[in-house]
Amino acid sequence: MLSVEGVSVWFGGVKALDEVSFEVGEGRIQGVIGPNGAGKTTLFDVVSGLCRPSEGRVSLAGRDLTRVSPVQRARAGLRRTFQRTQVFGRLTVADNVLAALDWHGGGGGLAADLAGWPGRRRLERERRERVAEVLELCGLTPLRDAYAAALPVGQRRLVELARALADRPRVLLLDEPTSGLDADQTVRLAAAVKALGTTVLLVEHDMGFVMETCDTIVVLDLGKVIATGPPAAIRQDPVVRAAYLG
Ligand SMILES: Nc1ncnc2c1ncn2[C@@H]1O[C@H](COP(=O)(O)OP(=O)(O)OP(=O)(O)O)[C@@H](O)[C@H]1O
Repeated sequence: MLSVEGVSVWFGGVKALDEVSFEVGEGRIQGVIGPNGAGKTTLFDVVSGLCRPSEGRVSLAGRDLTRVSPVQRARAGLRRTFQRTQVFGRLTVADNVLAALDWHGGGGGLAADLAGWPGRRRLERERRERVAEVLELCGLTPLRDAYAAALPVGQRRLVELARALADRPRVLLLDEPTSGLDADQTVRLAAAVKALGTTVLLVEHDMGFVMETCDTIVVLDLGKVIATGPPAAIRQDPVVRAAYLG
């Protein structure tokens, strides 16, 4: 589904990524871990389109996205959350999700609005149903009418996840999703991510979360992939242990 092939990134004399390759299968959750400076953020920036690689390519379901802008990547179904939550504080939780749904318009202009054209009403109903579904998935139904600004960071992060999910992305990129969360919220988030059924690539420092949530893990060190595999194998890999212990 998501494929990264031979990606290298140079920053001046620093090779931040060195021929990184991996594939995330449809519906799979893949984690990216590695010590500080390993290249995780750079990799995320390459996949989401904020950084153009010096070499290599990124493709989604066979379509080459390497030279495609972040906005076009989002249209192609690649959605990203950021370490700093980006929600609308003055909107309720439900309206935050509603605002994230792609509004293609109902056709017919103002006259149709006034007449409540049936097609438009149907679209509106579908949008509201989707909001309810996504809120339920993220455990936000009890908070649907709360203003996002009033929520603690953990819940805001769930709102951000709900917004990213709203129009059914093909691939979700989660950048440090547990940062600022307490232990209970982290467990809640792990359950929500696993329940999605969406292809996910996530960068995360919390090893417990990564081991619990991911189907496969890619380990980076000094810009290179030093291991790829399921959590149990990664946990025991001597090369990975050596990289972390320095
Ligand atoms: N804009 C930049 N200009 C120059 N060097 C950079 C730039 N961004 C990152 N680097 C360097 O590239 C390497 C990889 O950095 P990156 O931030 O991707 O690592 P990381 O794994 O995300 O680290 P951390 O866990 O600390 O966030 C580091 O050596 C870093 O100093």
